[in-house]
Amino acid sequence: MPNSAQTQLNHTLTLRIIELSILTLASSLVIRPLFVDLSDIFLWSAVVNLILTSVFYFVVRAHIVPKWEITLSLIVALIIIMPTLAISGGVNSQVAYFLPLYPILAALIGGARESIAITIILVICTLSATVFGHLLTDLTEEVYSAEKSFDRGFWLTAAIIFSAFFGHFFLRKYAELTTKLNEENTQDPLTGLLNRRGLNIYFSIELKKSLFTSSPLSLILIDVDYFKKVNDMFGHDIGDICLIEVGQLLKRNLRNQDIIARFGGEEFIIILPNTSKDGAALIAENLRNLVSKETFSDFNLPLTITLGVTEYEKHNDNALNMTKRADKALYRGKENGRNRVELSK
Ligand SMILES: Nc1nc2c(ncn2[C@@H]2O[C@H](COP(=O)(O)OP(=O)(O)OP(=O)(O)O)[C@@H](O)[C@H]2O)c(=O)[nH]1
Repeated sequence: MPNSAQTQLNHTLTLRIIELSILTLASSLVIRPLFVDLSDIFLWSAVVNLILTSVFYFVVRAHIVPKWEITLSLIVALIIIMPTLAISGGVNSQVAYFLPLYPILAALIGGARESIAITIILVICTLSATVFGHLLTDLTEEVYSAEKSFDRGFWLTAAIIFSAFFGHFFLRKYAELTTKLNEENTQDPLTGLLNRRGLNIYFSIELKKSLFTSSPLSLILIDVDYFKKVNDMFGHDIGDICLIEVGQLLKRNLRNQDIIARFGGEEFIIILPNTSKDGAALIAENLRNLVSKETFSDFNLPLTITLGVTEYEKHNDNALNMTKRADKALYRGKENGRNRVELSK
């Protein structure tokens, strides 16, 4: 997922979590006094928490701390829960049941770092509440034996750690899945090269880099000559093999930084970072020469390519204009007899 989409999703999830906290606090403030006789400090702490959470909600909504909003929202949630826990029986409190949810929530809306940080904080708090439980003021006036408190503390810690592992496992699966999806979305299934979608992603990155660093950037558009004849005479399957082999030959003879994609049909496109039009013309000539000397498929078919070359003009230029210029040059190459390199005007 692109960064901006991930940021937007995280922001939305953070807002939903805070809304849920506000709803839970508000409803417990109204409902609990109907069933339990709570002391004033309990009610006041809930009111203060509700006000704090609402203020925080508007801070997040207004994007005031976009970089830290996830971490802050989790910390605020913990700050709200911890005092409630401390005055309602520590690890024996019903509020404690919510704690194991936090490492998963942190992994979902933040990532591995947030989840680990929250897990460490929670484990320290839970262990402290277990060991020093007898020092806590329990305003619900329930009585818990030390044995029961240790028992609960143990299981609570185990549940928090289990939840952290689950969050980690979820993140790994999510990363694997998104990588696979990205590959499937950006790869041409026949040649294994980038497809148009993949090309667009890398092309726009290279255009920005070139603008920022003032380094030249060139583009080569390539079309296999008389390819229809290959299909007509040897069949589509052999045509496919020829396309795969031409793609591999081109790719093998480029630098690591160069980007090659299947532009569609029997057309390929190459983006050459840090390369002027003259440099790109030399590369194009070398590729033309290599293809013309090679034979393709089990039928050892000779093939040639025609190439159109252009350079990024920086001002008032873009990917579409560059492709159009290269296409015009390519068309001239076809008109002038094919198996040629033509530069854009
Ligand atoms: N086997 C195979 N053929 C394809 C594929 N995509 C496009 N083609 C074929 O590529 C051929 C392109 O033909 P034309 O556009 O007429 O061009 P050409 O025969 O290469 O002639 P010039 O480009 O003018 O040199 C068509 O026969 C398409 O069917 C593919 O994925 N596999």
